[in-house]
Amino acid sequence: MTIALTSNGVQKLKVAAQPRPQLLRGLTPPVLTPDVHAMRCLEQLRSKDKGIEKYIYLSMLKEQDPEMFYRLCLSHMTEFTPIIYTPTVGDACLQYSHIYRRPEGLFVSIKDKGNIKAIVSNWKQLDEARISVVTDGSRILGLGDLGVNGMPISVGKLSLYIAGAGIRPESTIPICLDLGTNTQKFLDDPLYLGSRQKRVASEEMDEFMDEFMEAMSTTFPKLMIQFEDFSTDNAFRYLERYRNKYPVFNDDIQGTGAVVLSGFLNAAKISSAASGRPLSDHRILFFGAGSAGVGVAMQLMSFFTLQGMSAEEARSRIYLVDSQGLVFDARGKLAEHKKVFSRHDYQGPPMKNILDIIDYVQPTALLGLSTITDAFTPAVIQAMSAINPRPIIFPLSNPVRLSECTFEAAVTHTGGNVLFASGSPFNPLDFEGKALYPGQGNNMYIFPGLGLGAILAKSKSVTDSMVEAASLGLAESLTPEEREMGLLYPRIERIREISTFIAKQVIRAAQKANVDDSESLRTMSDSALMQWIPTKMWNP
Ligand SMILES: NC(=O)C1=CN([C@@H]2O[C@H](COP(=O)(O)OP(=O)(O)OC[C@H]3O[C@@H](n4cnc5c(N)ncnc54)[C@H](O)[C@@H]3O)[C@@H](O)[C@H]2O)C=CC1
Ligand SMILES: CC(=O)C(=O)O
Ligand SMILES: [Mg+2]
Repeated sequence: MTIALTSNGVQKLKVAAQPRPQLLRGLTPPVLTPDVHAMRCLEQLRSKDKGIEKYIYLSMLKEQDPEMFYRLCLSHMTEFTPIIYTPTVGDACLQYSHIYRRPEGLFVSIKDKGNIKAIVSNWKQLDEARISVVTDGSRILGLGDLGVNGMPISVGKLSLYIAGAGIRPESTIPICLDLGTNTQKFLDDPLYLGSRQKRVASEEMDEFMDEFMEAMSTTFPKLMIQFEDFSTDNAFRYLERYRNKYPVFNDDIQGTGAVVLSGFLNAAKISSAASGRPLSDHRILFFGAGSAGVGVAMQLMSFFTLQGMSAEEARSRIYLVDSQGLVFDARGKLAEHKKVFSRHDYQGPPMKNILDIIDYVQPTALLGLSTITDAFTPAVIQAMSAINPRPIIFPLSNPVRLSECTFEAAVTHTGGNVLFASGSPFNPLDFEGKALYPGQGNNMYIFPGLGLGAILAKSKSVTDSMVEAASLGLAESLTPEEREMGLLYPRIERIREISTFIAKQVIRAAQKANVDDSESLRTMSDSALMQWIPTKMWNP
């Protein structure tokens, strides 16, 4: 007999098992059915107390039995994503040189400069490669410069591509570039797995990156590249340098922009219904002005202009705060990426205190991308609540211990009225007898569908319109039940359905922008495309 698992692990008796082929007799235990083994794997996972032990267990499972790993991942998304992704992947990165067991991706080192083509050609499945996540480990989540310890981020993101969008496992290449690290702790660690040197200067890095990108594109002609967790200056620089030459996008700038626009639109509908204030009257305060903060600001500005606002009107809805306080022209020299949102209309002294800034801006939405734990103090949350019947508060920094506030704090100090999304997951809460659900405003909702759409359309580049299509597709994908529950993002269990819809929207946007190379998809109706996309997905 076999035993089927329900999502909570309860067993149900099903049909009699087929006798195993004679060939395998004696090589496996006498009774080993996949369904019972799934229960065994879950039991082993759940017996571990620490997140990092669960992470190590799942890494081993993925290597030894990928089918089982992805089968369980898909049927237990809510349980698995916090382990293979944020927050636990952050611990895995911090400890990577100590928990390392075997290679899971490609390391390309500064020492390979001049010979990169040969190194990347060592990858096992040259023809299959379709998507690579590339990090240089210089800004892993909000944890800083981790050097080659950043590899688990590339691995984790690609596991979500496989689970969430059905990309074939052999089509993925996790890559960590080894360009040194400026974190002394790692340079002093005898177990550190990367080159024991400070990060290379930008000129040398540019030469390395040009050679790397050229080698990738000639070795893997069908490959799309997702840049991940590069420090902010390089994130913007390399996106601009390569986006018109290769199919690339930056997850922290564009993926985050897309996911936050989507959650903001759903939140703004609810907030506007309560305040009577139209979407065009929203004012958004960004606490944190790095790749993620400015990426989201650019996405919101682009959306506002599509709604008919002038660029200046759209820009005026956005206020940035960095470690020096409110970003404004008279403050002095500004990093390039902040300039477009620098306020022309403030001439006073530097404004550093977030409460003073809230008082001045009167924001409808407060978005945290600062890596500063608990920066949204009870007083900050109350200030947002005092000026908005339904304040939008998104503490988006990762991992969870860097979140600008907890869900509980946001609920408590707004009397349950907050419209909330965080970068890492929080548990639902019961507030005065009502169940309240936190949103997870994380780019993991966007990149699987965006990547899948770009791959299927054989897109030559990833345009802003494709990213925006992914964002609006996600915003639209909530079911009436999910809206009724007050959710801002769909339930993660529906990730394949969501990725299908996002991929369809992305394919259409690629066609409109004339960057696609798949004629047959142009003539397919939307409903035919929606049916065809799942047939292209890998299933465990
Ligand atoms: N939810 C999601 O999907 C995503 C979340 N993130 C998270 O966003 C965070 C920031 O990422 P990046 O922008 O790339 O990093 P970053 O280091 O470039 O940016 C941090 C920003 O916060 C500002 N900041 C630092 N201390 C501050 C303070 N005391 N007060 C006000 N501002 C302060 C800095 O000046 C900088 O502008 C990270 O924790 C990252 O994990 C990033 C991408 C996606
Ligand atoms: C989610 C993500 O990409 C980050 O925190 O960097
Ligand atoms: Mg990232």
